[in-house]
Amino acid sequence: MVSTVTTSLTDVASSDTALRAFLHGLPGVDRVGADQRAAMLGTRSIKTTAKAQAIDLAISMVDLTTLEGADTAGKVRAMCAKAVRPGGDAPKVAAVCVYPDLVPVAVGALGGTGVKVASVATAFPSGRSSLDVKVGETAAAVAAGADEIDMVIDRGAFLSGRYMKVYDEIVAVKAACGAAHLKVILETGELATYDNVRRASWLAMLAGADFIKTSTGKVSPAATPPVTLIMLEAVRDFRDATGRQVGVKPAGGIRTAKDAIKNLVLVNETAGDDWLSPDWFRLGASSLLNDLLMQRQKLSTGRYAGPDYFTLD
Ligand SMILES: O=C[C@H](O)COP(=O)(O)O
Repeated sequence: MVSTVTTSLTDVASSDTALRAFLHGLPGVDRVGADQRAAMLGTRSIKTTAKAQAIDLAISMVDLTTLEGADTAGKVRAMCAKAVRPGGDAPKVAAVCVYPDLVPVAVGALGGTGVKVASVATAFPSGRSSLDVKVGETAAAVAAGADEIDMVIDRGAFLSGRYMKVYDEIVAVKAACGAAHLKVILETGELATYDNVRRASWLAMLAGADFIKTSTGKVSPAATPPVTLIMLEAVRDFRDATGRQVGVKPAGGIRTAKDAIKNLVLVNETAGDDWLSPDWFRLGASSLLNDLLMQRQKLSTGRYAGPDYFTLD
């Protein structure tokens, strides 16, 4: 794979034709192989001390998320409190992820704690709006204090082969981010093929993504292991080709400590341990944290405290 993409990437996005030629020149994904490898890695078992370390690492990688129309300032403040002190001596999570209008609430609650404020922008989850609106929403969220922006790509443009439109939008949103980090959501459940997941990953990275993210959490399937595997291969190969490291964020449907640990095994076995840190790998989830905390408690005391012991996610 790597040898085929190490040719100069300088002119890859100089025209629609060049970008299409590059993306369609990437090796095709062996679907059966990807499914089997992800399934095989999912059977690895981790015990005792290593499991405790993995659970704490997973907690530190969580983007604790609420993206509901019914979200309130009170709910976001409660989530932020939990993000900073999940329970006992558990580590704090990486970030709290909210809609743009709730960024000031999260900033007020998290200032000085080290937990980042992430916000979805660009007409999340559909992405169906003008570029001006997307850029304006991004700039407003950053001005309100967001450290990280989670943008969605224009899947309609991608699926109809208008790759430069997708590329140009990412470049424009990245510029509007300023110092804030940009996570680019591919919405892999709408991309139809694994080849498209690989192409969209490269497209996002070429356009300047700091992270590539699987899903909005509003479309099924979301963060499946094979899709995460393909994206991890992409960031590995992109770093080999360019020297720039890009993070990965599976999101959507990750609910259990077992799911989280499977993801960590995928990272370790695919991209490598350079990615085993919240700087380079996140787990976007609305209801994973409680299970991580319950499994943590079970490992240290030998019994489950039960879900009522912890505050709601
Ligand atoms: O970005 C994160 C997702 O919206 C969370 O999805 P989830 O509710 O399935 O955990």
